[in-house]
Amino acid sequence: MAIEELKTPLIGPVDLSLGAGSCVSVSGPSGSGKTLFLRAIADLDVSSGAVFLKGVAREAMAATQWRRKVAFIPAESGWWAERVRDHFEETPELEEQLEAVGLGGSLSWQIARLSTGERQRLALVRALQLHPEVLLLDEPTSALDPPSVKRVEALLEERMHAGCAILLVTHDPDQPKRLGARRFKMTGGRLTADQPQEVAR
Ligand SMILES: Nc1ncnc2c1ncn2[C@@H]1O[C@H](COP(=O)(O)OP(=O)(O)OP(=O)(O)O)[C@@H](O)[C@H]1O
Repeated sequence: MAIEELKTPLIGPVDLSLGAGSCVSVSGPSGSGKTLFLRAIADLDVSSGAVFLKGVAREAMAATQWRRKVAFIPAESGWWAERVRDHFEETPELEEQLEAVGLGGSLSWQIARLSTGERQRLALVRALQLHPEVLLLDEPTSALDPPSVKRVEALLEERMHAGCAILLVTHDPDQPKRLGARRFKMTGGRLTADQPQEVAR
């Protein structure tokens, strides 16, 4: 994915390229524009500039098609029916994916009883069912305990091996390294590279 001069009233202009199977992380203070940046890429808010997926401009496809290929997973996911299963297409691989995030057997559970961390993991599996080419993840592991973080990161790595590109907003300082991400930081709506300092010898 290539982002060129992406701009909204509160962020940018941002230029960024994200190769298939690669990960970019965005950190930065609360309120600096990280979520708005992901929303602008997903075309959920009005923006100027250009975004290309495999050379095809965002404007060349319908918004629904773009959001299928470039999936935004918000920090707080939306649910509209009573049971977990109502939100999923019951494909052969679904139970395997639920088990991968530690939620095997959860299809019959009531949405109202889910913990924040369970919702977070289910929202990720729900997005993966659409086989997106780019995942825009807003703090995907913020509510998870360490074993669940490990499971989710393993799932993300597996998706990257399959060619999915990941743009990840995180407050976890070690997560970018674990996922082999190129690090960026957002400050006041501006995105800059945030490479760790080399240790002086
Ligand atoms: N629809 C909106 N209209 C006007 N201002 C908004 C709107 N949505 C968000 N903002 C403001 O834009 C700024 C950036 O918000 P954003 O949600 O992108 O922050 P963030 O970097 O993701 O923060 P956090 O780490 O707390 O999630 C904030 O000051 C927020 O109040």
